[in-house]
Amino acid sequence: MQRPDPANLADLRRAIDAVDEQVLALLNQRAGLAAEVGRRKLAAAPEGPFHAPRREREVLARLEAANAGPFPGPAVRTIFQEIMSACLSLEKPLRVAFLGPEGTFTHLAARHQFGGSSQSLPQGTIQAVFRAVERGGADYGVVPVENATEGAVDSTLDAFLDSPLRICAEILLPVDQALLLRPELDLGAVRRVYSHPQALGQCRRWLEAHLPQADRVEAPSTSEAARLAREDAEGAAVASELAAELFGLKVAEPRIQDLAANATRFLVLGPKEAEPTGRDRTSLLVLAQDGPGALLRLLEPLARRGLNLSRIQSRPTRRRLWEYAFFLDVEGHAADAPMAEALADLRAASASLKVLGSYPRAVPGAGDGSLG
Ligand SMILES: C=C(O[C@@H]1C=C(C(=O)O)C=C[C@H]1O)C(=O)O
Repeated sequence: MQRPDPANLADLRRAIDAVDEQVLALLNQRAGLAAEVGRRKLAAAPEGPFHAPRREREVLARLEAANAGPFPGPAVRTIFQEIMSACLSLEKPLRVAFLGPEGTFTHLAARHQFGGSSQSLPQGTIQAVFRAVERGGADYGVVPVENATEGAVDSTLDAFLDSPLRICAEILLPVDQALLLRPELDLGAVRRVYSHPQALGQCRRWLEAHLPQADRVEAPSTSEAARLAREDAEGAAVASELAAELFGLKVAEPRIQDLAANATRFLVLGPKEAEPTGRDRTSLLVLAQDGPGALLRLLEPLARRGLNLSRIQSRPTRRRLWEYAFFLDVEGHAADAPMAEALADLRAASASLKVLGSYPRAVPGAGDGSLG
């Protein structure tokens, strides 16, 4: 290819077109190879699994490390996750259940983890996400577990009390609320702002400053709010930018939450536990024995081995009056020696202990909840 003249815009764009054609040809070459891998997997085991999370993690890590720029580092991960999701869809699309409807932040987390070519199975409740994976209707499930401003999502913790599912990854995503409008509308014409009460709460100051004339209208989810705004000639919604895309709205103002660093942690439910990576987290569900010092006896085996407890949450078991389950998050993998010893002690000191899963710790911002 001839070197483009940097002073000539048409020349530069012609050069970009030529590069795009090469990228496309290479993508198709890659897709052909992935389809061949798929045929081999099918011959070896018709039921699968086709998804190879560990291989995907290795591909992403290798390419991120190899990137010399100027292409932005985080985009390498996003784009190659999409490429692998699309290649896998030629073998067998992953079925991913999540707390829906489409366009919610949990949908965004699912897309981040599995790419846009996975099959979306939006569910109405957190319980339904668990059931979809338990019954084999979905390969993975994604549920929110805690929000930086609003705290724990109790229904997710409660669902673990009656479920055999394991946690195989976590996703930490910044939650940026946007003000969405019908394309022809401007802020001055808005009379109603729809959203989930939690999202309205997260943007209270911005809404008071910029939309003092509009009523706040509560909706069951941010995506449902976007649908309502689409149907209201004087309506707006507080929701994700993905919801704008899905419901044909424009982003009138991005990032309107009062706390800039708003974030939510999501869990990926799946059939198989992740292998140790050296930067893992283990989630435990413990029933304490009744009596004085019971909680202390649960924490002591962890403290003695210098294992960092990153979270503790208690919930009523709903089996016996005043019986509580403790959810503990501890840094480390259940297969690491200190953790394995601590778990043996914990088992002896508690009425029951369930390891909900060991999985790679997400990197804040990167949302790297890679499956092992
Ligand atoms: C091609 C494969 O199947 C899937 C697609 C991958 C890819 O596109 O690189 C990687 C892992 C699998 O989820 C494979 O297992 O190598």
